[in-house]
Amino acid sequence: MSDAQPVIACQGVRKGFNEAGLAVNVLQDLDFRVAQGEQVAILGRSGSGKSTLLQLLGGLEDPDAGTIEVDGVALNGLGAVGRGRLRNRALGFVYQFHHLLGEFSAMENVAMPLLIRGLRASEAQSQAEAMLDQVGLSARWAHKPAELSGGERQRVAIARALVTTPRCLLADEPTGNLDGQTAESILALFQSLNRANGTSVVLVTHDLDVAGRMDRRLNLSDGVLQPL
Ligand SMILES: Nc1ncnc2c1ncn2[C@@H]1O[C@H](COP(=O)(O)OP(=O)(O)OP(=O)(O)O)[C@@H](O)[C@H]1O
Repeated sequence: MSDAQPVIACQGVRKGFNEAGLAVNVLQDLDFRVAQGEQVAILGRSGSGKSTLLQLLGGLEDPDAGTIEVDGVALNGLGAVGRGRLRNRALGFVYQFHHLLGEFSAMENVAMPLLIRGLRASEAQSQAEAMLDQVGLSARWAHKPAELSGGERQRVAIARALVTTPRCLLADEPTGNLDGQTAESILALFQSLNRANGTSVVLVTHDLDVAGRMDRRLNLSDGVLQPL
């Protein structure tokens, strides 16, 4: 596996923000590779830059310096349309604040990336329903996000991220809002998709037990990732 092309490859990535005239360097010359099929936990204190790193890996923000490749494609050279295509083809994204579309049902939210891929509506719907079933929400498919609990919304976001069978799942605290049993079933789902399809996982978490389920644990501190 180590010889295969990594699904994520970052080199010399730097990212900072300017707040009220104050420069904050969040990531500094960061090198990071994720092999196909590898599951990696990112830990680190609040404000250390974990969400920023995921945003960069998903091409939602640009680094100030360095290169990021996803599934062998350099993000630097891609515009918004190309990045959208690459995300749809290769990545599943679970954001901290879900970003579900409020006017659509749970099923429609999950079916959306499949419709963008060009699947027929009936096929997208049946795959979305099967994925909602896998996250324990088969009875909630017709509900809109505002009619769901926080943990249910989180599971809809997870179903949306997984429905395309991504090469890599990027997940920001995906089990943060869930009770122990539901969290366990979501982690088991990640692991079964990992075994069945070789889906890589990059998971940001504060939970050492969750991190312990991954192949590798990295701590983000002072802008660099170090093995734990
Ligand atoms: N768009 C932005 N503009 C200005 N500063 C930002 C922006 N995004 C992030 N930051 C700053 O970058 C730092 C890292 O934020 P980030 O959200 O990546 O941390 P985190 O490790 O994910 O934190 P948490 O564990 O609390 O979610 C913080 O100091 C934050 O204030």
